This record gives sequence, C-alpha cells and structure tokens, in this order.
Amino acid sequence: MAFDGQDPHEESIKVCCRFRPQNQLEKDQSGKICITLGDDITSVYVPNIDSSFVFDRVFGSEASQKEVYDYAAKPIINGVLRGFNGTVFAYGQTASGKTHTMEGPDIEDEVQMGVIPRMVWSIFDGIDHAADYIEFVVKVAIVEIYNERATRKHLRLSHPCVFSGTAGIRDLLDPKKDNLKIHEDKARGVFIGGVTETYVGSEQEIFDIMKTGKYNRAVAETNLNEHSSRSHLIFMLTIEQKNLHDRSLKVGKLHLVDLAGSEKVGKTGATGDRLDEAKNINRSLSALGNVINALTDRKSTHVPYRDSKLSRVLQESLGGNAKTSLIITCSPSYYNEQETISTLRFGQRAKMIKNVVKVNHERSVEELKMLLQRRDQALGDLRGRVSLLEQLLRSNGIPVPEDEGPSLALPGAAPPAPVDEAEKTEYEDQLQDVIDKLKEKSDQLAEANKEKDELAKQLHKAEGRAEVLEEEAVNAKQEFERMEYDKTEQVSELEKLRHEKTALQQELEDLSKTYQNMIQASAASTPTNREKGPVVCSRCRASCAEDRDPDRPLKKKVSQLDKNLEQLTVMYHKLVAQNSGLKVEVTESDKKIQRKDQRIQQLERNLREAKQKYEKLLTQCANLTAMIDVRGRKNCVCGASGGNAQARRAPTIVRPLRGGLVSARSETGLGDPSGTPKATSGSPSEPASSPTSSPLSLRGGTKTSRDNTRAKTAPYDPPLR
Ligand SMILES: Nc1ncnc2c1ncn2[C@@H]1O[C@H](COP(=O)(O)OP(=O)(O)OP(=O)(O)O)[C@@H](O)[C@H]1O
Repeated sequence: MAFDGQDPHEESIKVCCRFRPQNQLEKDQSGKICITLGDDITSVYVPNIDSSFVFDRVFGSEASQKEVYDYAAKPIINGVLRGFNGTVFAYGQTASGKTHTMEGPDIEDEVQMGVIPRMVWSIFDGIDHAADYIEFVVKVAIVEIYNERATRKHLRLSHPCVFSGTAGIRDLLDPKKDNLKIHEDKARGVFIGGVTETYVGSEQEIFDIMKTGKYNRAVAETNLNEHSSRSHLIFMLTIEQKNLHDRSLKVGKLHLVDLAGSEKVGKTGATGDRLDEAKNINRSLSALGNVINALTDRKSTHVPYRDSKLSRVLQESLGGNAKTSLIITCSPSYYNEQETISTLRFGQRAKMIKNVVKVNHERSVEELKMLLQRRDQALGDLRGRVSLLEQLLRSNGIPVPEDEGPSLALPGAAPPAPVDEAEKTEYEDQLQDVIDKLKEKSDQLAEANKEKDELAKQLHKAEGRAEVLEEEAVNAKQEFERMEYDKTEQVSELEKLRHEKTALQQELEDLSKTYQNMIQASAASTPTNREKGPVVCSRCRASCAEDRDPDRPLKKKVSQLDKNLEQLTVMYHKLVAQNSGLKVEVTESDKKIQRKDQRIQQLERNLREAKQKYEKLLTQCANLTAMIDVRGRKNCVCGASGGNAQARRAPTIVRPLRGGLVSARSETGLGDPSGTPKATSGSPSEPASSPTSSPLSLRGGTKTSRDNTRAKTAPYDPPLR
C-alpha cells in the first residue's frame, strides 16, 4: 500500500532475525542444523528449500543480549525520547526465544537481561542527559491479550491468581480489569481504555512494576517449553517532555511486545485448555499475518486491523505513526525447520511495511510567539537588504520602482499609458461587486463548514456507539455460547443420571424378584421359624434377630435402594427444572442478540446517511471554494491590486479517512491536546480512575542524585531541541 510513496517521514520496519542454540529435545532428535548464516550478517540460507532470506541483521546463537538490544531496540528507544512513537516486538514459534529476547532469564542480571529491562536504563540515562529546561513525566502500563473465549480456571499459572469469566485484554497491574476495550480518537489514536498507568520516577519503580506484571501473566508448561507464554504481553511506556522555555510538549509512546508463540499442537502435546489456547494464539497470529499481507499487497484496499485485538492494538506500529522493530526468533534445528521457514517468511513480508513517522509535538502559544518573532526578524533583515539594493540601483542610475505594479519597468522601456478615470471607476465598481459576492460566498462556506463539522461530530459519535454495540453483541454471543455449553453439560449429566436411575431400577426389580422367589421358596420348602423355634447363632450361640429373619439384609438393601431411587428422582426433577430455566435464558439471549443486531443495522444505516450527507457537503464546499478561486483569479485579471487576498487563499483540503475525519492536528500526529497527564486512560465517556502513585516530574538536571551505574550504559542520542 504505502511503499511507493515519497513521504519524507516514511520509514521501513526494521526486521532482525535471531537464532537460539539447539535445545536438548532438538539434540536428541538428530541435532542436525537446517540453516546457514551468511557472512554478511544480514542473510540466512535454507538449503532444503534453496532459499535465502535477507534482513536488517541476522544474529547467530552466540549473539549476546546486549548486541541484540543495541542494534534492534536502542535506536527505537532513543526515538521515543525524541517524541516519536516506537514499537519493538518479538515473533516466532513457541520456545524460539521471544521471552528470552524481550525479558531475559533474569531482569536484574546485567548480562542476561533482555530488551525491556535494558530499555529502562536507556530511558533514564536519556532523561539524565537532557537539558535542564526539559521536564519529563514517565508512565507505565502492562497488559496481556489472552485467549478471549476459554475460561481460565484450569490454567496452571505462575501464581494462584483467581480468574472469573472470560478474558480478552487484561490489565497485569490490576488483574480485576480483565476485559479492557480498545478505543480510537483523533488526538490519541488507538488506545486501551481504562488501563492502569503508573507514574514512575526511577528504574527500580519500573522493575517493581515489571515483576508485578510477570507475576500476573499467564504461563503454562508444554512439551516444548517449560514456561510457555500463553498470552501476548504488551509493555507500554509513555514519556511526556515539556520544554519549560517555550512550554511546548512532546509525547513519545513505546510498545514492547512479547507475542505468544505459534505452535504445532502435535509437537507441543497440547490438549484440553492448552489446546484451546494454542488455537486462539494461532488464530490471532494469523490475523496479524493477514494485516501484514494486506499492508504489503499493492492490490489490497482494506487492512483488517479489527479482526483481532492484537492487530488492533498494534495498528499504529504496523503501517502507522511509529518507528517499529521486529525481532523474529527461530530455532536452527532440522526438527523445527518448517516452523523456522514460516517465521522467516513472516519477517521477509514484514520488512516491506512502511510506516509514516512523525514527532508527536504540540506547539504552545509561547513557542508560536517565538516563531513569529523569528519570522518578523527575518522579514526585517530582508527589508534592510531590499533598501540596500535600492540604494545600489539608484547609485547606478537605475530607477527604482515604487511598488510591484506596472511601474516595474526596465530602463528604456515605454512609459505606462495614462489611466482613463472613467474606466478606472468602472473597474472599481466591478471589483466592489465581486468583493461583495465573494463575502457572501465566504459566509456560505463558513456556514457549510460549520454544518460539516457538526455532521462529522455526529458521525464520530455514531461510530463510537456502533463500536460499543458491536462489542456488546460479541459479549452477548460469548455469553450465549457459554450458556449453551453449560446446557449441553447439564443435559449430558441428566442423561447419565437417567441411565444410572434405569440401572438402579433394574437392579431393584431383580432384587425384588429374587426376594419374592426366596420368600416363596422358603415358604414352600422349610418350616417357619416360629415352627422351628429360636435359631442359635453358630458363633456366639446366642439368639439374634438376624437369625430369626434371614431375609433382613435383603430387605435392608431394598429399602436403601428405594431411598436412592427417591433421591435420584428428586435430583432428576430438579435437573429438569434447571434445564427448562436454561432454555428460557437461551431464548432470552437469542432475543437480545436479535435486538442488538437490529440496533446495529439501524446505526449502520444512520452512519451511511450521515456519510452521504457529509460527502455531499464536501462537494458543495469544494464547489464553493472553486468558485471563490475563479472569482479571485478574475479579480487579478481585472488588474486590481488589493482587497482580493481572500480570493487568493488556497482552498482548504478536507480528506475523509477510514470513515472519520482527519483534522490538521491528527494529520501532524499530535497527542492529547490538553497535554494533561492522566493516571488511567479512558474512552471519552469513561471517568479516569486515580493513579497508583502521584505524577512525578523528572528534570534532566537531577543526574547528580541518580545511580552511578547508569554512566556505564552506552552513549545516548540527545533529544532534538
Ligand atoms: N538466544 C538464546 N540463548 C540461550 N537460551 C535461549 C535463547 N533463546 C531462548 N533460549 C532458551 O530457550 C527456552 C525457551 O525460550 P523462551 O521461553 O524465551 O521461548 P518463547 O519463544 O518465549 O516461547 P513461548 O512462545 O512458548 O512463550 C528458554 O529456556 C530460554 O532460556
């Protein structure tokens, strides 16, 4: 799509490939290696398919964490410190080393720590080296995108965290928030509403937050990985920097993403919940693949960002306003050759994506005033130069024209013709006429613009509502599916109980028959006990009731079975009642879904109408603007020198984009216009919840109080000022 553009802000995604050492399982399988790394450190060759893949950098299994960080992530982090958005994400099959690359085995081990902990040091190093008049505010949020359909109660987690219901986007700093919604607005772009954003003032605070996040993340054991991530982890860091001189604001947003690994369930041995997770992981990764395919396919007209939460959250990072680095992680082993080839292909494709990257810069009134002053100064300089040049002309006997009109005559040229006063008045009248008409048209245009803005607002609102309804419909559907599942469970339970009941009835009947037979037989063949007199128990030689009535155990059993039968019957009736209750609920849900569908359709209709109206207005505006332009040009032809500045003004460019409007602000990629840091990001209608700690302002000049170890980190690209 965008890869032919000439936009100077256009930037390709950086793609690096990292191979890990072979693990024990692979060595046991044969230990054969399926790839050859090129000497140029940018290519890898797969002999079996006779194909080479070229990336920005290929790291072999001996590459250190620092090497990978310095090349793949550090430039992105420096960009964020300059006010750009940045993303680093790891993609690869399960157990290929994504978590090893992004987090590392120990976030506090200086050698083994991965991208996320190293980023923490770079950020604070950058803040320490910034000018004294820059004030920083740093916020951190961590979420995971977990399998949206399966319940989590059976998941063996890294800690005994309790889950209820289903999970989609889950706040790892406040696990109760387990179904966060994605929103989009002009000022903030795509964002997760209601997520906990914690203000941080030191490296240690971020490390503590990371530990909390890690503690809450979904991890389970599979055949291929003892600690397999069952969710996509997104670490989000926002840096706001305010220039205290001119009050301007820059906002850089960093996303660090550790994706869950794609897996072949045959190899991982996933069953039950693990299997459901694997299916959902593979599904969301393939939705990500579809987005990448659409972005790199010239014929594609639609990018399916909305097909999964993962691709929607990464929307700005893929084809949007962000500097993005992708690290694909692979196994070098023949045992995983197919998975490695598919990962290499994914990376190859992603390398073609181009983002349009801009600093998120909000100019303050002070900054604008300063710019104006600078421009006035430049104008003054130019005026001085002009008068110097005029003096030079005069001193050489060349007449200096008074203004830029027809008197700009060269020496020797014919003098201008005398102006006819009557003709001049006529022209002036015509001009006045045109000016009046222009004024009228311009009023109409302003009116139309107002109406257009109003419609755009309505459109935006309707889109928001449609989105909410869509989500509600999805939730209702999920609820319905869950109820259906429960119903099936209950029905099978009922069936089981029925079988048991029938079996018991059968047993009961058999026993009663046996009992009857025995009574008859004993009546026929033996004298009654009364006739025989008391029987003496063989062991204790004492009279006992049992000996007096040999059928007593049988009767006991029969009465016990009767009781069981009674209980079963009661249970059976209860289950029947429950089942009919469930049926009613299901019907209710059906009706609800139908109503929601109808509402969505209605809203879509409204949306279409509003869009049509809006487009009509746009055409009207364009026509009006064109008319004004034409009139303006006519004025110029008339030879009028003043009063037509309005007519010369360039027409306003209004561009509809993805069903919404793009204002000048959103096109420049500016952040929240209010510039007010919030503790919890929310949808426009959502109230912001309080921060987990108060905002801290970090000044670049406080480095004397900072930890000395920071001085050991690699040099920092200073922020643009
Ligand atoms: N470059 C490497 N050097 C040494 N060991 C590595 C490397 N990459 C991965 N490993 C080891 O391989 C194992 C699996 O790695 P890791 O958990 O990072 O995989 P993953 O891709 O995140 O898997 P999943 O998708 O299942 O979460 C870990 O024990 C890790 O320490």
